[in-house]
Parts: sequence; structure tokens; C-alpha cells
Amino acid sequence: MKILVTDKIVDEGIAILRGKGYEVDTRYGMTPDELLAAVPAYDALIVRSATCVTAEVIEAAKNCKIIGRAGVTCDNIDVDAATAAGIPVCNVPTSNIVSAAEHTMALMLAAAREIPAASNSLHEGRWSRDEFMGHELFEKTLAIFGLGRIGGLVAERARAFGMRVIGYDPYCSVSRASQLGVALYDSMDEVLPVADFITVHVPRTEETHHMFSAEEFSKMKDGVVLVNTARGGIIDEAAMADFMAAGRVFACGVDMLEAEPAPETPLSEFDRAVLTPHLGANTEEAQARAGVNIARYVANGLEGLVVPTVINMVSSDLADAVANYIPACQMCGSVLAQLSGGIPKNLSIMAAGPCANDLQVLSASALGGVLSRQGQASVSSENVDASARRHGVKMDVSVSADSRGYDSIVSMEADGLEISATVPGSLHETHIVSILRYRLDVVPADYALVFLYPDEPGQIGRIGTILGEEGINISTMAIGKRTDCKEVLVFLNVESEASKDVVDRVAAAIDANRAWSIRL
Ligand SMILES: NC(=O)C1=CN([C@@H]2O[C@H](COP(=O)(O)OP(=O)(O)OC[C@H]3O[C@@H](n4cnc5c(N)ncnc54)[C@H](O)[C@@H]3O)[C@@H](O)[C@H]2O)C=CC1
Ligand SMILES: O=C(O)CCC(=O)C(=O)O
Repeated sequence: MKILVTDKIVDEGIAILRGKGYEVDTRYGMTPDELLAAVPAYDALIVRSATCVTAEVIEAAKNCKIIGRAGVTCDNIDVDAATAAGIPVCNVPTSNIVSAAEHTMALMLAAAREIPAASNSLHEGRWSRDEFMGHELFEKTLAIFGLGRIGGLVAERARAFGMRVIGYDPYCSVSRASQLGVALYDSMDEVLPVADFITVHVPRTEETHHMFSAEEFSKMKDGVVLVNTARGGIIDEAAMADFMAAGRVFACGVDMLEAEPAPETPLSEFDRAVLTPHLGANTEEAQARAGVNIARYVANGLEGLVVPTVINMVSSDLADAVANYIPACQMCGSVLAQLSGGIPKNLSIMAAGPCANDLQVLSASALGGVLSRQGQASVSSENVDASARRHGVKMDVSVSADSRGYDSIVSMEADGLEISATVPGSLHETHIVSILRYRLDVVPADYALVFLYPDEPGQIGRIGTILGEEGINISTMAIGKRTDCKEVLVFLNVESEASKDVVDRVAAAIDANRAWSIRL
């Protein structure tokens, strides 16, 4: 079998694969067209962050059995397309986190003490001590945005410098934050005015794009130092440049530019902008871990053995009965998290019928769904317990003998909310068959609206009129009733996202008790 490696990994990783008899081609720096032309010939693909594995590449990769990412983040791989094509994607999620955390501290210190500019002055033959008056980290407040793997390591290191560490991460449990010695805040607005240093460790998602723009900068303390070793585009570089020019931001350390790999950034005009070209994971140690482990995992995948870090959970030996319920559980988990407005503290999963054959896969899928709103949640059968613990979710999984007349059914409850789904027939479509114990039957679309309101004549007309006025087309509708309630629940699939104002307008018109906009 043939393996294509398109970004540099350590020789040891290549040697492991060749030692197992695979033909390994290392073709670094290919253009997208070259990759498209080459990829059909290979059984596996190994990349780092530079190669874009688009849906087109995946479609062309007709023989590909596994894609390995020699690093943490798979945002350069179209994971949904890979899942649809039945190709597992795996990564090495802890390989480079220490290196990334250390690079964060390096940038923070370099920015606070103007080390690159001071060093350049000597290289230019100038001895100029007064020019470079820095700041200590000791007793300063560091705000960490994103308290996951890397954010947590940064917190530990910052505390060793005597910093007061505060954090914002709506998906982090209070207990994890307190274990890390971080005071957790509920909103960015509370954090921004009190931080002397800010560091960013969130994934790049729609939600985090330009999370720091002019409005956020205007709320920060004068003289703040910012560090971004997460992803380009989370900080609006043009806004930061404006605030640096105005002297409001003292300095910054940036490893990730929005236009990567293009080096152009408005920050480059400032001596106090310490810029590195995506070096967070560039250490001998991280690259050895990443290259060796990804080689082992890709070989496992090709040999039909368990790959511990598959993030899209496609497994050839999973019976169809279970595999069909992976998207069902992901969807239910995502809807539950949106109904409850965050990550629930307790998640109970009940499965009935043949789908209950692999509860570990179902619970990983459910938790993956719950966490999906925070970016790419890499929950697998192997790490589901640790992942649940880390996010403060207490999980309880059980089998029921009552499949309510369906072949298989999964039900989930979280913080008093409920959803059940089944996957009937051969279309592999997930049907929601109950929400909040209201029985209905609906195949959820990308955008949906859910209202709980008094059961009176004319209500559906009111909803339709307002959505029509707002140009939002309803594609399907299902109404659920309960004999023990005077309220009904309507689930509307809509063709575009309704703004909060529109949802509020509908809710007011029908006197709704609860209203939700769901995005899948
Ligand atoms: N510079 C480099 O070479 C490297 C960069 N990275 C980047 O570092 C970042 C963090 O990586 P990990 O710690 O491994 O990820 P992680 O998944 O362990 O942690 C991310 C954290 O961000 C939180 N989060 C998500 N959305 C948020 C929001 N809107 N506001 C606040 N918090 C939010 C999540 O709850 C989670 O705790 C990622 O962007 C990753 O791509 C990772 C490795 C190397
Ligand atoms: O050097 C690399 O492969 C990039 C590391 C990285 O950004 C990641 O693992 O998310």
C-alpha cells in the first residue's frame, strides 16, 4: 500500500511506515492541483497544517483508507467530507500542546520585555538601554481565553510566574478552572477591562472569528499585552494595529496570521509586535511525538486495528446497526446543548434495540454532539470518559428493553430536557421522535425553530405570517402534543437562519413559553 506525506514529519515516522512495508512518498509543498492529481494513487494521506484537504481532494482520494494529521487541529481537513466518504481522520491531540504553551510564554515575555527589538538594536550596532523599558509578569492579571489543553498548560506556567490568572471559556467547568487556579468569568466584557495580559487558546470557528475586534480592544486596559498562538482570524489584526498605533496596546506576540502562509499583516510595522510564522509546534520534541504517533495510527488504520484518536469515528467493523446511530447521537447531543444553552452537567443516554450493541460509541457520539458548538470536539470511544470529566459532564449510559415500537431508538436527557431519535429504513435519515417528551416525527434540517406555546387556534398562522414577512421559508413543520399539558411544541425546519429579533417577535405573537433557534 502507498502512503502520501505532504507536509514534513520526522524521519523516524517515515521509517516506521517503510519498516512495515508501505511505500511512502514525501512530496512537500505541492500545489492544490498537484495534490488532486497525485492523491488517487494513495491508500493513506499524512498532513500537518499546510496542506488543505478539501472536499475536492477527498473526492479524488478514491483509494484513501485513512487521513492522519500530525498535530492537534484538523481545521485544514474537510472532516465532514471525509466522514461522508467513509474515511477516518485521526490526529495526535497532545503531541504539541506543551510546545504551544511554552511558545505562548516565550511570546508573552518577549513582547513584555521588547526582546526582538532590543536584540535588533544590538545587531544594528546600537547600545540603547533607555529605549526598552518593559513590564514584569509578576502580580499582573493574565486573562486566558479558552481553557482547554493548551490554555490549561499556560495557566500552570503563568501561575509559576506569580501572575493572577483569570479566564473566559463558556464550555469550561468551574471545577476544572479551580483545579487550574483560574478565576472563571461568565462574559468577555467582565474580563477585558481588568487584564494586563491576554492570551488566546480557542479553536477557529464561526463564533471565534474576530472575537477580538475594535469593540473588544476599546474595552481593554491601556498598555495591555496580547498573545495569539491559537489561529489567525481570531484577533482582527487591523483593529489591533490601530490600537497599537494609538499606544493603547503596549505589545503583542502573534504566531498565527489570518492570511497564513502569506506574511502580510498590518502588525509588521510595529517593533513591539513579536511575530512568528506558526512555530508553536515547531520543536524537536513535539515533532517527534507527532510524527512517530501519527505513523503508528495510520499504520493501525491500514491494518484494520483500532486507531485511538479517530475524530470522525468511522470504523469499518462497526455494525450498521450502531454506525447509523452515530449521526443520530451527535445530532441529539447538539440539539440538547442548544436547548439547554450550554454544556449540560448531567447527560443520560438510553439506547434500545440493536443500536445498543456499542454504548461506548453512542456515548462518544452524544458527547461529541454536545461539545460540537465549541468547534471540533475530538471525542472518541477511547477518550469519552476523560473528555466528559474535563468538561464537567456526568454521563450515565444504559440499555432499555422498550424501543417504543421502533427497531432501535436513542433517548437523551440533560438537565431536565429530553430528546429521542430513531433511524428507520435504508435512507439512514435521523428522525426526532420526541422533544421535551412531546411526541412528533421530524427529520431536522440545518436550521430549525422550536416554540412551546399555548394550544390555541390561529397560532401556526401567526408564526407563518411573521416568518413570511421576514423572508424565512418554512420547509417542514411538526407539532407535538402531550396529554398532560395545555401547551404544544412546534418544530419548524427553516431554509435560513432566523435572527434573535425574529425569534423574539414570533415568541411574543404566540405568547410562547420557550423559544429556540437550532443550528445543525
Ligand atoms: N501555534 C500552534 O502551532 C498550535 C496552535 N494550536 C491551536 O491552539 C488552540 C487551542 O488548542 P487546544 O488547547 O488543543 O484546544 P482544546 O480544544 O483543548 O481547547 C479549546 C478551548 O477553547 C474553548 N472555547 C471554544 N470556544 C470558545 C469561545 N467562544 N470562547 C472561549 N472559549 C472557547 C473550549 O471550551 C476549549 O476549552 C487551537 O486553536 C489550536 O488550533 C494547537 C496546537 C499548536
Ligand atoms: O506544525 C504543525 O503541524 C501545526 C501545529 C498546529 O497548529 C496544530 O497542531 O494545531
